[in-house]
Amino acid sequence: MASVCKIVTRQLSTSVGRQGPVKYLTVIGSGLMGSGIAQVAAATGHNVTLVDQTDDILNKSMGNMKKSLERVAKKKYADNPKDGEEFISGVMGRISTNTDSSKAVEKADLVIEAIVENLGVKKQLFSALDKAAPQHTIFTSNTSSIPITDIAASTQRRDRFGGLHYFNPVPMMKLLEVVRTSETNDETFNTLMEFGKAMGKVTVPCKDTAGFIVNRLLVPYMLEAVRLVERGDAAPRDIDVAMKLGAGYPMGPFELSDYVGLDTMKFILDGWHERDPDHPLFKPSALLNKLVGEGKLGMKTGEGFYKHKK
Ligand SMILES: CCCCCCCCCCCCCC(=O)CC(=O)SCCNC(=O)CCNC(=O)[C@H](O)C(C)(C)COP(=O)(O)OP(=O)(O)OC[C@H]1O[C@@H](n2cnc3c(N)ncnc32)[C@H](O)[C@@H]1OP(=O)(O)O
Ligand SMILES: NC(=O)C1=CN([C@@H]2O[C@H](COP(=O)(O)OP(=O)(O)OC[C@H]3O[C@@H](n4cnc5c(N)ncnc54)[C@H](O)[C@@H]3O)[C@@H](O)[C@H]2O)C=CC1
Repeated sequence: MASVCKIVTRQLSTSVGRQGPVKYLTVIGSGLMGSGIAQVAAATGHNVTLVDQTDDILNKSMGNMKKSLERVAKKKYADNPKDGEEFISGVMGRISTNTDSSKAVEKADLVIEAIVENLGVKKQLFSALDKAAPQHTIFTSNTSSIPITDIAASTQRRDRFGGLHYFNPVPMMKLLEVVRTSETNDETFNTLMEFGKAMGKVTVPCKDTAGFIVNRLLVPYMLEAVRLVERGDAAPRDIDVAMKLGAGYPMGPFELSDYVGLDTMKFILDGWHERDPDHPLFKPSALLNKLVGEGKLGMKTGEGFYKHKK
């Protein structure tokens, strides 16, 4: 059963599928998530403009997407490497880059924001985009933990604003949470559900509640893990082994933290603490703060809870 799911996941995430009403997509933020979203959107036939702050960052992201596509092509075109090369160049050819987010949304049907997990920075971005994008453009955020309603408040198009919450790594994870606020209109919500399916994802509708579905359950679990360590009750490595072998998770909570990025984890925790300061589980984590303060952000910097080969 597990292997059948694995095969279906890969087929869904990697093939060129039907294109929904979204023709031009702009993805803002080309880090872990933005590059994954851009890659899978382009692999399913969408024209993507990928935006970040500098050309250096964008070039690095294009390189990462190519490496990921090579992994996909190696399996998908195992018997015909030439077709694999064509697949890769076709997908990469549907992605263009830009460092000017306002210019990059001028033709967009849909914008997916995947920048740093900070409400102020996201609001500043959307307020500027709102003035530059056509009326019909739908805005979405891939936020892990910030209420979509709070981000949408920075625009005049709260009815054309929703959440598209993808999972890391985007080429492999088949779930997409489609978040609708009390103001998201039916047309927007239906377009987002259709777009998610056109990207090969399994879509679940979510209300705009803290953590949506997955993170509502995942954040307390991850936090209990770090509290176990802070109390000296267990070591990260032992907790990871326990959760993999005892609960069947593909990664333990500390491996997953390094994979997600400890800076992003800290943004999430700080945000939940700010919104619910009396909740003991959400109080700042001294261990997480120490690692982030030392620049140990996980796989992206080569060290977090673990050391990684860069
Ligand atoms: C403790 C600190 C407390 C902090 C408090 C704050 C808490 C906040 C927590 C909230 C975090 C929120 C983040 C979020 O919003 C939502 C998320 O995304 S949560 C993360 C969800 N993701 C997972 O849970 C991932 C779990 N891991 C896995 O599924 C697998 O390990 C993984 C698929 C990543 C890798 O598989 P594995 O077998 O381990 O390794 P391989 O390298 O062999 O890969 C297997 C297979 O997959 C292919 N592949 C992997 N990655 C890619 C890629 N990027 N592109 C293309 N292909 C890829 C690879 O080629 C292999 O294929 P084979 O055919 O098997 O060779
Ligand atoms: N890391 C993860 O596993 C997941 C993260 N998310 C969410 O996705 C978002 C992005 O997370 P990651 O990709 O992990 O972060 P990341 O740190 O890898 O990438 C963020 C990118 O945004 C760029 N950026 C920052 N401000 C910008 C601006 N104003 N304009 C253009 N680009 C800007 C940065 O240069 C960086 O390349 C966050 O909201 C996060 O909560 C959601 C699901 C999973």
